[in-house]
Amino acid sequence: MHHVLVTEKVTKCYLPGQPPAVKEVDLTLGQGEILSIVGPNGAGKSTLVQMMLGLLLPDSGMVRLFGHDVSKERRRIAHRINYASTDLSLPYSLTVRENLLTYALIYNMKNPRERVARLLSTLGLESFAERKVGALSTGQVARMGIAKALVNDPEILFLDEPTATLDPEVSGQLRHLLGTMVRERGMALLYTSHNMREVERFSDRIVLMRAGEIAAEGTAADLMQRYGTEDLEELFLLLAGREEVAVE
Ligand SMILES: Nc1ncnc2c1ncn2[C@@H]1O[C@H](COP(=O)(O)OP(=O)(O)OP(=O)(O)O)[C@@H](O)[C@H]1O
Repeated sequence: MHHVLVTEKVTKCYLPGQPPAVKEVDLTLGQGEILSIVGPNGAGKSTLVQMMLGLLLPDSGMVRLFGHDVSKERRRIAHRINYASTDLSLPYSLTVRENLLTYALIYNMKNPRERVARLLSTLGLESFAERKVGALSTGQVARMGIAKALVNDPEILFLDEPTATLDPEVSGQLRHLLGTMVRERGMALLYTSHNMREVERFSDRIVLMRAGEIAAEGTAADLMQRYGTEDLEELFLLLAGREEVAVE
């Protein structure tokens, strides 16, 4: 598999004297792969994603996107990736359509108006298109954030808890849409989630983090077999809660 993302022993410590938030993480993401990172609150998932995006510099180690060191060549690769998270703030006084159009123009996309119209339809946002982002519900803002993240047709899409605020129907539609983009365009998708049923069904591979390190990695079936659990939820509780379970 062609790896579009590789991390080599990335480490980040926010405060001197404190244990690192992320410690020597080695990870790969293949073209057309759906990888989910799970772990308890504070395990280091967001810190790792921020370093992958080049928004946070590692203390040591390296993140390569398409073979380039992201901390040195972020500008060169920025147009090939995109990101959405629950705490992303978007210009609140612009409408949904104006927001998306602004991003389409920033990314210098061809036919920006048509592109935005298509995204609005795909994400079920047409009826909110002329509404200001500040007047949307939490779930609608999340959909808008995902539309924004798709505006440049990214080769790697990072989604930090994409479905946390979505109702089950919209979550299902979003997974279907993302799955199609992965299959048809070979997009690589890396996402974090606390929804173990979603992770179990939707990911090609799962990385379970604990205290800044990778505690387990594999397909859902591999992991459940290895640890003798019935489902991923049980595995999560086993690995997240019990220090005596050895980190691989
Ligand atoms: N800006 C910061 N300054 C200091 N410490 C931080 C900062 N951001 C995160 N941390 C700490 O780093 C550790 C990892 O946090 P991080 O947000 O990466 O975890 P997470 O796995 O994404 O958690 P969650 O599931 O709650 O989103 C935590 O102990 C957190 O308190």
